[in-house]
Amino acid sequence: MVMKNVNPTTTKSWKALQEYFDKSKSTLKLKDLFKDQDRFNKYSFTIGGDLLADLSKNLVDEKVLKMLLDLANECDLKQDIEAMFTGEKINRSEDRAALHTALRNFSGNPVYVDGVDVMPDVKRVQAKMKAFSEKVISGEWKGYTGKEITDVVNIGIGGSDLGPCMITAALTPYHTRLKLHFVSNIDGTQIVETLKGLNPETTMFLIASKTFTTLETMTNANTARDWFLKSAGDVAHVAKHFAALSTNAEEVSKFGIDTENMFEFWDWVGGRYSSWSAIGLSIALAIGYDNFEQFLRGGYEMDCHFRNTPFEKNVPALLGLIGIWYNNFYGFETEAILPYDQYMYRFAAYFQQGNMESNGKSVDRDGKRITNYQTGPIIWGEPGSNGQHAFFQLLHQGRKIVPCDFIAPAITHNPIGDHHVKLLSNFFGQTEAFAFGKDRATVEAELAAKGKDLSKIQDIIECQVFEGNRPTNSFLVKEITPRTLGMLIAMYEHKIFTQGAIWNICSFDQWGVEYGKVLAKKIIPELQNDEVIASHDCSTNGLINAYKKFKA
Ligand SMILES: O=P(O)(O)OC[C@H]1O[C@@H](O)[C@@H](O)[C@@H](O)[C@@H]1O
Repeated sequence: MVMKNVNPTTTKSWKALQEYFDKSKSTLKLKDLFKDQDRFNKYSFTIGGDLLADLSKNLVDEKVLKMLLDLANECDLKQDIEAMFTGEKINRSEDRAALHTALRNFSGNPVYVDGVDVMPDVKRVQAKMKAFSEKVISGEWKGYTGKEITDVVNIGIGGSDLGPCMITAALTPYHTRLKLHFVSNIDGTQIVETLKGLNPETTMFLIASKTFTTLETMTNANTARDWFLKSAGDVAHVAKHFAALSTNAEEVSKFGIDTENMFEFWDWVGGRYSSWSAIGLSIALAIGYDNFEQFLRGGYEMDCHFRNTPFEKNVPALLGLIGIWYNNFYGFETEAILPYDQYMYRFAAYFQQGNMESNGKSVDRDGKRITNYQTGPIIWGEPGSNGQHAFFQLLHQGRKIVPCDFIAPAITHNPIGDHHVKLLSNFFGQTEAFAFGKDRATVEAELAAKGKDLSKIQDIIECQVFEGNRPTNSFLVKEITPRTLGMLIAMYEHKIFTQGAIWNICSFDQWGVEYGKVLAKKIIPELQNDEVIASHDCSTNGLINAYKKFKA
């Protein structure tokens, strides 16, 4: 398949969108759009019975939607989607396919990379994960003194940490008897604090690293092994307490982990898309393999929706396109993800990497520097209702507009008192306020009803006005289960894919991060001698030399 690699700004639809934006930016009002009583029905979609995506509170009318859909067609989004699902090497700068969808492919159909079906390997590793996790959970797997494993420490960073950590927390109600811990930071504090409460006889370490060379992970892994061997003594015991999740068998055996205990994945799984692979072993141990499979099935359901649904009803595609409308025409720079579910407290952090590492690029797929349009947004967020008492002030009344995604389950795992009703009433109330605000007449009427003399508080009245017209997406799931969480994650992955395709960038490499890895390695030896350093700019030299003085 020959990809078209279209610069989106050269398309007719982009130009039409720009013209329409210039003409209607001040007149496109949610208040007016909602005069259409059918708007909710037109712009909300239910997927798999349990996930309702309401996109109606967006600054999009039928004309905008039509132009965005034209843009998708002009940029050949459909062809790009097929290229991803069929294993083409769409990650051109690394000459790799991006096939996380194969990890959750339950169609029974083969998926080829370089003419070889990857599905037998995928199924083989999944069977190994199932057998292993069942043994550890049941207690059949014993530590070096014959005791059951009670605690599992996942050591990884970035894509080898954020997903497993977020998903494991989000699915806490499904936990087995095992207690999961996550260590990512090279700051020794994290591993020291984690190991404090653990017993080497009953602790298992999963060393999660695609490359098995990442500085943070290897440093933490070595510290964990030293800690373990201090008690266990014999290196032969490592086999019972260390497993590796990686693509790099050579480095795994150099570290001393038996390849029998290695759960492999492949270069066509991107780090930030790897929770679906062997990197998900911590998830399988946390929730049991059958639940992990439900999680994969949820991802597969979303894949089918994305691949087979016309764009006008295709939720990830629409989310991506509407995001482009905001990012490239309105100039909104950030997006907030706000899960109204405490277990999902790491969800925004997870998609901060998912989105920003994927689409934070300024070179297009032809290797040309992008100069005339924006690419990936800044992603941030916190769970509701906490965020309301922290940063919602700016979201409601600041001069910046931040499109927000609200996510909540209809059914809570913790039905205590009226907490959930109150939580959801905040969700619904906030999205309503963002869209429709509160006008001056309403504020005045409210104050007058309280007996206030309006003539004396003219200066205060305006402070209580909410302009509204601030866009949100609402995602209501029946319940957060392994399956619905899988659906939600895959939905965001495909939104990111849609945007990368239209921006004509490669969403699957991360050269910006690679550079940081090299920089730190160069400086380490300079910190380990007593010489005055002069090899950098004066600020970096100054900092390094001040550090040396402080610690002397
Ligand atoms: O899984 P490993 O290879 O240790 O990489 C961990 C992380 O490293 C970062 O620098 C990024 O490249 C991430 O995408 C990756 O997930």
